[in-house]
Amino acid sequence: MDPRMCRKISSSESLPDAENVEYEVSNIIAPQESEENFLIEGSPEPNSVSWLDDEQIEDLDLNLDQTNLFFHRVDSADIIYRSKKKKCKMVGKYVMGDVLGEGSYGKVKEMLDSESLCRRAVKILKKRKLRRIPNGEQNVQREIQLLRILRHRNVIELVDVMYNDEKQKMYLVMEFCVGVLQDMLESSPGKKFPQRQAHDYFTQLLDGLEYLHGQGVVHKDIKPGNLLLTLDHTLKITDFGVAEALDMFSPEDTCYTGQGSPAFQPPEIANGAEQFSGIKVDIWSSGVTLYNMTTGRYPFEGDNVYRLLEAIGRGEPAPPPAALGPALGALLERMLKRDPALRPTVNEIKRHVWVQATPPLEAGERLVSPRSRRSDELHTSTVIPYLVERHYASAQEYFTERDLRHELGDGGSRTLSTAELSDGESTRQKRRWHSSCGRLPSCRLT
Ligand SMILES: Nc1ncnc2c1ncn2[C@@H]1O[C@H](COP(=O)(O)OP(=O)(O)OP(=O)(O)O)[C@@H](O)[C@H]1O
Repeated sequence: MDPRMCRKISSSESLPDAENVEYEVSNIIAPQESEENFLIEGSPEPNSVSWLDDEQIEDLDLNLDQTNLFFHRVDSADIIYRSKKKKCKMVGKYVMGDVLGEGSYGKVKEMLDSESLCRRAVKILKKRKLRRIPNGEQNVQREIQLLRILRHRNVIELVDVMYNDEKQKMYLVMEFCVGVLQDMLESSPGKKFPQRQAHDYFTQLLDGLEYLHGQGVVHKDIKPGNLLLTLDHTLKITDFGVAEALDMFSPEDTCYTGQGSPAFQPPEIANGAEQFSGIKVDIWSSGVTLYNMTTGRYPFEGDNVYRLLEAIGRGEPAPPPAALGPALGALLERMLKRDPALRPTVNEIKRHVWVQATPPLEAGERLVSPRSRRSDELHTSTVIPYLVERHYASAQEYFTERDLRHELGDGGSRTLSTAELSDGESTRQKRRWHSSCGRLPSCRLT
């Protein structure tokens, strides 16, 4: 086979915005003998049109890890992008919506509980993928165990756990949130929040942490990327993959493993200490989070992860900018003490003067609003188009008054009486009702 006709896919490559488009590949240049190299399972003849459905696109990331797979070279002119048809899919009692985000463990999608009509988010985990992540299955089991017992306004709620043995998938149903602090910071001027807003989030983080520490749980990966916001700006601590339940019978909070994000790790972990105080790790990471939210910077920076950890392990943090004011500066310095024993507890932080007084919103400052991945300011549910597809599958269901006149047989020339119109309306209602029960009566297309 001519090697110029295909290209190897590396695992870092991905299809453009695979969530919202279907790919129609026409005029595939492929010699007959290479049919087995077609990535699209069940693809018919070369030179035919192939469609990737949801499942196939999802499976692509699995296949990408297999080194011998090839895509046939396709000219971009031969690829037609078109909006993907929303095909309604149910998992248990939940109606699936669009992808909200993706972490290293899997995709997170929006869903609607068809019984309570509550909006939910579901983390979809594939067993095959988990096995390839170091401690993957173990971390997920730990997260489930912890979240099942934790209940606090500022801790994400695990609502349901479902398994599909056939597909080897696990579904973690959680409270729905509209934004991630990290995304909000990235889109805000100077990549920081006004102190007033940072104060609001930080005090909620303290409430959540106080609860966790009181329950003997240390999170060990506090960072803006793990702090979500609900529509009413309630902060939720999420991602308990590396969290740890402390030994209830031990007076100490000793931990032995730290697997959090490097920029938020304290010196004791950066220096490879074999054991350390778990609670003081959370204090340090919360200090870095506050530093980041109010300055747009990090107390330690490095070109790569090794330099970064070296800087954290050896140096002193960059002093907080004077513009932050003495109160916040002093709080940050205390939280970022190299010696864990000198870092304050959550309770002490709560009594700090900066935490006690809400900073004003300065002239020219604007609050940053939660931003969904789709930049939809109204945070419209992505489940709706799927429901429309299911219940109003064809445009023929949407009648205008003019359509109604035609329907009633006068060709639209005569003005209808109110009684006739309301009769027509009730016919239309019946049709909608029928179709919402999944029995679409035959309708005349106008
Ligand atoms: N409860 C939720 N409500 C709404 N969106 C969510 C929710 N949980 C996660 N997301 C979205 O899904 C994305 C991925 O979340 P997830 O927790 O799987 O990974 P992560 O923490 O971003 O990354 P990693 O697991 O690699 O550390 C988040 O960045 C966020 O955009």
